[in-house]
Amino acid sequence: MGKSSLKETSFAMNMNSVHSRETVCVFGTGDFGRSLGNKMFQCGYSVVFGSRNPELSGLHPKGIEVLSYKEAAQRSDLIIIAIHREHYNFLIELAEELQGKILVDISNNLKINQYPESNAEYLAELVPGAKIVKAFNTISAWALQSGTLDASRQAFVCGDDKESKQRVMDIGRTIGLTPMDQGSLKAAKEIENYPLQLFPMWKFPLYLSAALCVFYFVYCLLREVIYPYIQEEKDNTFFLAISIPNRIFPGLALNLLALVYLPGIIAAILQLYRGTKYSRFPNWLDHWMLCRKQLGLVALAFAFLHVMYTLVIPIRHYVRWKWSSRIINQVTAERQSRVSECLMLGSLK
Ligand SMILES: NC(=O)C1=CN([C@@H]2O[C@H](COP(=O)(O)OP(=O)(O)OC[C@H]3O[C@@H](n4cnc5c(N)ncnc54)[C@H](OP(=O)(O)O)[C@@H]3O)[C@@H](O)[C@H]2O)C=CC1
Ligand SMILES: [Fe+3]
Repeated sequence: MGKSSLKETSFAMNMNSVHSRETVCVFGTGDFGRSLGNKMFQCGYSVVFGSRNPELSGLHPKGIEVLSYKEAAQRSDLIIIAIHREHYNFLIELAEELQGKILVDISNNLKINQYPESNAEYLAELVPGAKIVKAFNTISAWALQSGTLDASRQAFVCGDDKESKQRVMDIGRTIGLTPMDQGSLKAAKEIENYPLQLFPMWKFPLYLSAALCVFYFVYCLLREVIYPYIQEEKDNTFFLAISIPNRIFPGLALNLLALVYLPGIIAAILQLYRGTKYSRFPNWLDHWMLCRKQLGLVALAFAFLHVMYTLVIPIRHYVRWKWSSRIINQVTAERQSRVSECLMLGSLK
């Protein structure tokens, strides 16, 4: 190891020990406040909780203090507000204690765009003298408690004061998260909507495949059912159940597969055209690239359906063959019995 890297390591360790002595205050001893506070305590921070009933909130590891909100606020210049937005009002009374402090808003809402302004901006309005940072709202209390942060390490952070944001991001890194700077406090609304968006990357692939499915179905319906009926009065409606879907599915699977590869090619052409691979793609291409896995999975689902339908078709043919051979057998048996009857009658005469 070189001298410079040794220096860097010892610098990092010094920084760590600085963080480990830092006192962080957490307002609210609910699920999230408790989980985050305990996690920070495990990672070496000194943690003080603010609570309405400090004497009632037990079950904290030794070394963690639970005080009234006012007392706790005086113990640290960084306060994590682990309280629902609806109960923020009492913070107005603490404006003096919170003056110039970093307030970390971690709250979520129950609905997308539930309020006109984000919770973080609302907090900034209530406590104008504080520096507000939005962070950690996409991390669940359960993940913090159980340590299963693998799937959700990303912690989106935003705020107007760079230094405050940096301190919050340092805390995130120390407790094992991957902080992602999302810019100013204006980004808070978007960050607050993240946990409420169900399968955001699935919307486009599902809508697209539904639209393609309807398009192909109408096309096959016109070509194979309606047109023969008008021209020759042929009734092909039985195609609707198996034949037409089985023609649509492989086509759809191939089209979707093409859509998985196409954005990569467009992106490569764009990079060649721009002469650099370090500029941002247009939003539509970015979104399309991010949906490739989902598009591929939908394509796979259609290919699977095609396999299932293809397996069903021989069974259908077999049933038809079995019925017709039974009828033929019956007819020949009947004819033979008639012939033998006639022969009998002839011999009697
Ligand atoms: N639970 C989770 O997984 C996540 C939660 N969040 C956010 O964290 C915040 C807290 O959530 P969570 O810990 O689950 O909620 P809880 O209901 O478990 O805790 C909320 C805490 O707020 C405090 N509080 C202060 N004033 C009031 C009041 N007037 N009425 C009721 N409680 C009050 C209470 O602490 P005390 O009794 O000590 O005063 C209470 O324990 C919310 O904004 C939520 O959106 C964000 C990400 C994940
Ligand atoms: Fe096929």
